[in-house]
Amino acid sequence: MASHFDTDSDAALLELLTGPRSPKRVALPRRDAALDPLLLAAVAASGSHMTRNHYQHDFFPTTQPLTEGLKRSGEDAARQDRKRLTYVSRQAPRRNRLQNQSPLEGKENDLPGSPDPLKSTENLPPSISRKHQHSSVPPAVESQVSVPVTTSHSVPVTTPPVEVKCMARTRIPTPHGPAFLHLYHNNRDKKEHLAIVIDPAQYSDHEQSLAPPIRSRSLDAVWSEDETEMDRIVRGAYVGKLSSTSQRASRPSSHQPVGTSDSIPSPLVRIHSECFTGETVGSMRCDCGEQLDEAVRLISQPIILPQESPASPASMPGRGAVVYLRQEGRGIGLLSKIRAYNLQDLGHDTVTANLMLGHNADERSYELAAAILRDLGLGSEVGEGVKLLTNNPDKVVALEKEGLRVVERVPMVPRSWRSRSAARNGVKEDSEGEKTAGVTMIGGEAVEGEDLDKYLRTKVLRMGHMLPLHLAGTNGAS
Ligand SMILES: Nc1nc2c(ncn2[C@@H]2O[C@H](COP(=O)(O)OP(=O)(O)OP(=O)(O)O)[C@@H](O)[C@H]2O)c(=O)[nH]1
Repeated sequence: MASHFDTDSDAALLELLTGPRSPKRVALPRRDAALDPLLLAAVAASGSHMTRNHYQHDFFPTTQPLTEGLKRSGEDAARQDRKRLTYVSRQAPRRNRLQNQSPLEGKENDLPGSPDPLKSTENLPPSISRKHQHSSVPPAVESQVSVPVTTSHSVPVTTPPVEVKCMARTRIPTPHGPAFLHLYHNNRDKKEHLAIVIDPAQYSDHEQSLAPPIRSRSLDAVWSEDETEMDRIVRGAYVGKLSSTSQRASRPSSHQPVGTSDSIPSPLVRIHSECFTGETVGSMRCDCGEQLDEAVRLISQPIILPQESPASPASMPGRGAVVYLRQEGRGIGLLSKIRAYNLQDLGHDTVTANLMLGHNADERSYELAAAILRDLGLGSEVGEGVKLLTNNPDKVVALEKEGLRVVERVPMVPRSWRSRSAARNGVKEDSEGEKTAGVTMIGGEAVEGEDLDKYLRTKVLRMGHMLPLHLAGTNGAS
């Protein structure tokens, strides 16, 4: 059979179709942009929401290593100089940024008004190594960072007086007895802070209380002329126990704060800060879940009354409140707290871990707590003083600064310390009712663990918490 490729032209055509392409590629020198355009765009687009964790700190020196080709060319000494560029942050120090922050903005991790919530995935951890480990940046460079940022927040913001409003209230049965949960809005942040009010006398339609009911004035107020009785009841402005047969809306004037007779002990109050890990996950890195539970338990205990006459009652139902503030991680937010835990696993304590992340040891504030207590008629000039359940001296000082009357500080001894100390003294600890062993959450019992010991010890030794370490049973050597 005759070949179809017997002519030169056929062979040339075949070569054209199947042979190596021509013209042959000329290797062009690599275009190595001085700065990554994507990084540039990110920085240019950055607004007030950009944090130290974003690109700005990691911008210099260049993120791209100089290629061998570039080095060989030797054509551009200036490019080589990029290697020597020092670390320059475009952010003011954190304390300046916090001062200039609008009060309505939350913590930096909240990314307020961020057009893209997923931006938070770019919220990379700051380079710990730079500051605290094998630093490649000399400390002097770090002190250059105080370049003020020109943002809309540079204008000092005048903070309006704090205002809170109880938006809703409902009955919550707890292992320790009934409570009323109050949800508050405020003009300082966008968070829903809470108050757990324990006042079972109020819960009963019949019980005659010796002390004024603990009620929210903003909840009991009339919100609008159009408001119906049912509107009020649904938002929690009712008296007694709500049921299908009992529906009595409260009246605004009925519960102004009043003082009590000296024979009635002041109510117990705790200001508690949110701890997702301790209260929801049951983390044994801290005692927060236990403290919340213990506070509700202690407040719910019947109050023993001084026996003024044989006819006077020996006790009255426990009463008080836990103000639950959404200041996770002592105010640094859950994201930073999770990072702090990893630093703690590397051997740092809770205070140092916060500092390494650029936070203060404690970033909480208590104005909102004071406003909520005032709304509940607790601790204010005209109302009752409060007994504050805490080991933290800062809380007492902060509330007093807000004009609240703290008549006594009641310590919170960790359950594990109590049971250890009881065991040492050969005393059988009161089991405080049936509880599930091994959890730190609501209804839990004393738990022990190395992390918890370390945390409690740091609270005493580094944060000034007022607890005698010998109770830990380790002479502080845990
Ligand atoms: N940053 C950080 N926060 C933590 C850590 N462990 C617990 N927290 C937070 O600490 C807050 C509770 O504060 P504590 O210092 O335990 O106690 P306190 O409220 O100051 O003092 P007390 O009234 O005596 O309980 C909660 O917001 C927890 O989320 C931690 O390791 N790091």
